[in-house]
Amino acid sequence: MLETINLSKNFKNKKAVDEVDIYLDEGESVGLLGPNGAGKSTTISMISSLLKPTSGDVKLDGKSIIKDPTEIRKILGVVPQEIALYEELSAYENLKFFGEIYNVKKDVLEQRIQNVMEMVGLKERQKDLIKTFSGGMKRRVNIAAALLHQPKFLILDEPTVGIDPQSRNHILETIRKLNDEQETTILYTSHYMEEVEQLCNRVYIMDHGKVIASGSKSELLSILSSEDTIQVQLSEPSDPLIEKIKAFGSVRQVDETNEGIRIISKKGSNILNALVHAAEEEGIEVTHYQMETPSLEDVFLHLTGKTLRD
Ligand SMILES: Nc1ncnc2c1ncn2[C@@H]1O[C@H](COP(=O)(O)OP(=O)(O)OP(=O)(O)O)[C@@H](O)[C@H]1O
Repeated sequence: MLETINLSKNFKNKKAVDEVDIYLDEGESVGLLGPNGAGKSTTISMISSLLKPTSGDVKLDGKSIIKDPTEIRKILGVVPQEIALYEELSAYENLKFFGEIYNVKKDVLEQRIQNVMEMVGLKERQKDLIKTFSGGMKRRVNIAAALLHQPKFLILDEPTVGIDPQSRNHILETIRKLNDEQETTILYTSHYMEEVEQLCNRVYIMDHGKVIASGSKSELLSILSSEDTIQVQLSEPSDPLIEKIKAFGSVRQVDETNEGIRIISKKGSNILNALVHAAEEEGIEVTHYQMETPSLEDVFLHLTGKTLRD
């Protein structure tokens, strides 16, 4: 349905998006995951035809939308990071305004407003002014506004950042239903690995403007199939001990965590004895030791050397 080909955007000398190739089949729910500044929003802006690429192309059903964005605009709904609502108007009045902007026909607009407010769970609050809503509720109205023209393709840019758990659950449930029941194609960007794991059947991981890995959850996890992740608690933190562990032949990475240290080592390399011995030499006790089942967060750490929220 949609594909980007060598899509790139430079801001002065900075490559914000660097030869990105992604595709979405109709009805798919695809995650775009990456830390701050990875290039997710810039990629989305080019797909939505809000920003012109420096080079490369975006094609909808084989036709470039860079040259002619008419078709994508008809089927696309975008939920931006920033809330774009009028504080002094009610939720209903905001939706009426946006419906008119999106050219939703007058005779169906009223029913659509009721449908989308129901979907985001705020039908009862529609007559209240936006300024009386919590941040999470505003985001839900923002999503409702993007759904008024019944888009077949919905792009959401980090829709759950900084909101209460109730609104977050509501948003995730709304997106899941749109994808499952109405077969809306979804492109979802997030810092939150667990949301993407929950909602998306495929994931692209971006860092420094590039796609560094892509695939289903199991495909991405298989990147780590040659490694063991070990969580270790110590009686006290110790930089010299970390340096010693890093020098073990089979150890690929050592990171400090809230609980102690996390060691990534070659699969099957039993480092426990060497670890306890090295700790003893530093006068430190290994108080707990556990093998971890890898998560997508570990894949990200493995690929980039940092956590998603660094
Ligand atoms: N209009 C602009 N002018 C100059 N630089 C920009 C502009 N927009 C984005 N950038 C830079 O391009 C890079 C990618 O930014 P982008 O917003 O696409 O990342 P992101 O992955 O969406 O990050 P976030 O999660 O913080 O939104 C960043 O280094 C950013 O500072």
